[in-house]
Amino acid sequence: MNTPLKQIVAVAIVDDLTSPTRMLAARRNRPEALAGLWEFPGGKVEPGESDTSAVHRELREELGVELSLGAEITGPLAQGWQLNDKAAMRVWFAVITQGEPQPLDGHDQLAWLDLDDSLGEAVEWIPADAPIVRACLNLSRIGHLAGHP
Ligand SMILES: Nc1nc2c([nH]c(=O)n2[C@H]2C[C@H](O)[C@@H](COP(=O)(O)OP(=O)(O)OP(=O)(O)O)O2)c(=O)[nH]1
Repeated sequence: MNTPLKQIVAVAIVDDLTSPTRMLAARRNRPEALAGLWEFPGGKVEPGESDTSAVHRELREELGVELSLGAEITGPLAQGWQLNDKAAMRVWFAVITQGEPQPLDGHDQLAWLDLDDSLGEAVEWIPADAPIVRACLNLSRIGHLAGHP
């Protein structure tokens, strides 16, 4: 029997949902296999928690910020983007409504990256994130970032 994919949720934090120019990436500090690679901050949905509650909780814990969510960066699955044989990730655009992002837990560095052709190469992304990074850039160009999850 197939094991269901674990649900991960994350955000592409941008400076502005209407006219985005930059996106916040976070460098993981664990586990060893992923340490040093960059990602969309987020994490696992806990049992009984909704996907959007989980993303707000994770960002409070990891970066110390409150968010307003914009449009979802929809992937090929209802569960979003398949990351590996165990997990899939839903990702939303978001803006910070409160707090200054800090690498409090799970990361050792944060960086605001330009939303242009350099995005995919600006940092070393987790390889599974490559199609999501491309989708972010494409959607930011056509301006589909606002809207409710
Ligand atoms: N948050 C996040 N996880 C990603 C991305 N790309 C990717 O393959 N992953 C993988 C790495 C992990 O195996 C899994 C997410 O788990 P996690 O370790 O961040 O979740 P968590 O914060 O709830 O975990 P924990 O350390 O508190 O146990 O998804 C990404 O862009 N963002």
